[in-house]
Amino acid sequence: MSNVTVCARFRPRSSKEFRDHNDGVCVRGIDAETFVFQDDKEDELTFSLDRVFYEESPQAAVYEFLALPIMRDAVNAINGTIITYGQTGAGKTYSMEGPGIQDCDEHNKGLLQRVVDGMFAQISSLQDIARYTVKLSMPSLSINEFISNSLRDLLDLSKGNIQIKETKTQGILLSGVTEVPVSDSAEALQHLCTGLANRAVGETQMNMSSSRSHCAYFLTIQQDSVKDKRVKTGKLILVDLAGSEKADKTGAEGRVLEEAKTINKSLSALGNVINALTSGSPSKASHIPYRDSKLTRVLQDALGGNSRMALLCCCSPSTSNASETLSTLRFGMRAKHIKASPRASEVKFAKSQEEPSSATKDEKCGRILEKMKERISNEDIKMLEEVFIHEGIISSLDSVEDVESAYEDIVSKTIQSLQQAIEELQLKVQKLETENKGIQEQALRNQEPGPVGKMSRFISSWYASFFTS
Ligand SMILES: Nc1ncnc2c1ncn2[C@@H]1O[C@H](COP(=O)(O)OP(=O)(O)OP(=O)(O)O)[C@@H](O)[C@H]1O
Repeated sequence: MSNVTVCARFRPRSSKEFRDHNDGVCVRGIDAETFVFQDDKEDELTFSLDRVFYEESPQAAVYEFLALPIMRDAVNAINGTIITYGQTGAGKTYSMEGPGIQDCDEHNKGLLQRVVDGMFAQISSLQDIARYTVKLSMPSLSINEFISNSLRDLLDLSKGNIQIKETKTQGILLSGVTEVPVSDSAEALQHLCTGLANRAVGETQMNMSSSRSHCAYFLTIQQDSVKDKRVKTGKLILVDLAGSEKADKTGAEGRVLEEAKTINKSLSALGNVINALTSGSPSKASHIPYRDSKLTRVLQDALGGNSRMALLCCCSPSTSNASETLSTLRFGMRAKHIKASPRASEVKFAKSQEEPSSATKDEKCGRILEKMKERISNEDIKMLEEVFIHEGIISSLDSVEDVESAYEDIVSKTIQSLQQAIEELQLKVQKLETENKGIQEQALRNQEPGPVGKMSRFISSWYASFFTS
């Protein structure tokens, strides 16, 4: 099985699809993993994924296969990400939240409520082993021409634009995002409702309650071991992506059309990252364009990093949406080849036993970074910015925080490679010293005279003593 669990979910046909397209269906199920898809030209393609959920598949089945193992791991400090992807109106929000986050019965609950319920149930079964603290945050990448591509805080709308930072030890961080502590499912649900009420909603002809933003739910689960004060943290991210759509098909105009373009652009950036992660030889470190969009930057750790990932490809079964469904499925097939390396988070100790070494190393790097910043000239800065753009590290200089974090990224990588070069040089020096010693010893041995030499040395010393005496 791949590092990424990829499933497809076909929703029931909408009344519009029934009405307009004469019952046409582009998918025929074979079994729980395989189905046959009929494209626009009526060619048949067979797809095999980790699991396929057909229209009658209950929400519980999706949760149990796709999300439960990742939730369990997150409670054990292994980061996980669950993403719903697909065309607008394909069932992403239904899968994530059910028909409504608050007022839905047990049967209809989405992944979000089930993950929260399951997580608190697991935590309560582990009370004797560890004390758990759970925090929730809800950043939303709003696709709105007025708040252009900004990362908003759905739990505190007064926070304008959340900055994305990257640290060596914690990876991607959303600086200043509101993190509310939640102690049970009811409390978490209450905050989720507040956040979702703040989520931007636009309208298109395609789907009257289409969500025009990528929304992420971050659950940070910290465990303090009762026995030995060890602290471990797992991060669980659920992402409900905005839907891709063909503008001509939805009839979107003006602001909604601009939003659709921005959404498609950020989803293409996601596709480009996945393509870069899955193509080329693994030994050749290729450039992954995480910085091309805020979406890919926020998901950087989840994509090919230290995180387990599950992708739910939400699809319409209608022939009228066959081309969109095919592109969703192709995206899923591509994502299956991502190689992630999930591992448990680093263990830290509660303050009294904190290990000083790693903090000191980071502080040292920070000091070096500051010194380098002071010394760098304006001309060098301009040149670096040109290189950043040329190399695709940033797409424009408009985003100050992108440029800043590109500098930090590059400088910290440079420091790392310089440190590595120093270590390599030290090894070389050691080796040369050993070789040198060997050569000197050999030279000494070579100076040792043989029998003829000994005789001539004796004669010359005898001769000298004879004439001087
Ligand atoms: N598995 C399902 N069972 C029953 N109804 C579903 C299912 N999936 C989706 N629906 C219904 O289809 C409609 C569109 O679904 P949803 O809003 O989840 O789409 P979406 O992919 O989130 O769209 P957007 O990207 O535009 O937000 C909704 O009315 C939803 O209730």
